[in-house]
Amino acid sequence: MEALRVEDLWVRYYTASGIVSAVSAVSFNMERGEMLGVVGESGSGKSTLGFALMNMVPPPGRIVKGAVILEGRNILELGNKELREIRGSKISMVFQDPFTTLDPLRRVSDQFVEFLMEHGLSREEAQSRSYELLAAVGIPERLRNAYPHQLSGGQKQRVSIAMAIALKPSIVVADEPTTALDVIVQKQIMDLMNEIRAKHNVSIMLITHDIALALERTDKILVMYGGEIMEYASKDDLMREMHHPYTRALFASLPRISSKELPRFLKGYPPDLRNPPKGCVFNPRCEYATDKCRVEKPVLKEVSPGHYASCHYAGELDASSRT
Ligand SMILES: Nc1ncnc2c1ncn2[C@@H]1O[C@H](COP(=O)(O)OP(=O)(O)OP(=O)(O)O)[C@@H](O)[C@H]1O
Ligand code: NI
Repeated sequence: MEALRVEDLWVRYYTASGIVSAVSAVSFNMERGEMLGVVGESGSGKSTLGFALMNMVPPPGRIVKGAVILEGRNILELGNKELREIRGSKISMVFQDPFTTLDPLRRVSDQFVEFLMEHGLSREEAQSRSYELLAAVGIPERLRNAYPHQLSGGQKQRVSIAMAIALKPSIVVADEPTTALDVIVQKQIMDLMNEIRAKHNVSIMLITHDIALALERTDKILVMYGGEIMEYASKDDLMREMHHPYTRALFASLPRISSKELPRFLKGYPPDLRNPPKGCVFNPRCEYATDKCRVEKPVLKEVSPGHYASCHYAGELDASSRT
């Protein structure tokens, strides 16, 4: 069942030094209960896409075009009141820094209760529901009334996850939720998110620059570069065959324990999105680029069922270069 559909989404930042095309022509959909990984180098537009799904792109950013369809409604067309209702109850967000959600000066339980009351629960309901949720994410009873600074990084992230799922949204956007945590806690938090995904049938968009994490944890992967989708497929299909040179380069940078090969890194830099390259946005760094790539922008095409790539030569690249 479809949980969310994004159609031809464009987001720009209007800065003093120019207009940044942060997300361009992005379309995809999310199924109920799946974990979608959004990967790509720094500045590829991952976080902007996440914010756009909530219609919450921070200024000077603006969604200039597109639709985000959630339960049959385009949330980009809703008024502020309806948006406030939808955020949290239908779609919610977890950030790298839990203080984005948590006020450091107020007790965890007070914040939680207030948040639930804002969404229509009575004080009693809010109290019992918040206790229930904090217990479910593994916060011990003695820490309910703590201040955020009295919690560890992992515990703070557990509280933000509890708040994100409190109103049973169908989509949770998690932007680098474990990046600030050490490896062991990272695993615990990802296990928790996976448990929540399965139990509540919620779709999770996992935004991460950590390709190994995406490979380990997701069902589908969306590869972004220069604000555009380069490739989009189920993880298994992608592992079988990568159609876009950027995807191959990105995944080739993963250290492989089994091989003696040194990891290959992508040469050059991501594009300046105030002035993106003509033709394919990846062409200046692409080892396969032809004159066509320097002039004509490829469109995202379905190379095999459910497997999309935005490359003029998708499906034609030689097998020997496959990673
Ligand atoms: N508030 C802002 N004002 C101006 N430009 C911005 C702003 N936020 C992001 N950008 C620009 O938009 C583009 C996409 O940025 P975004 O943060 O979405 O990328 P990202 O993939 O999440 O990167 P990272 O992995 O570093 O978090 C970049 O070129 C970035 O410089
Ligand atoms: Ni980001």
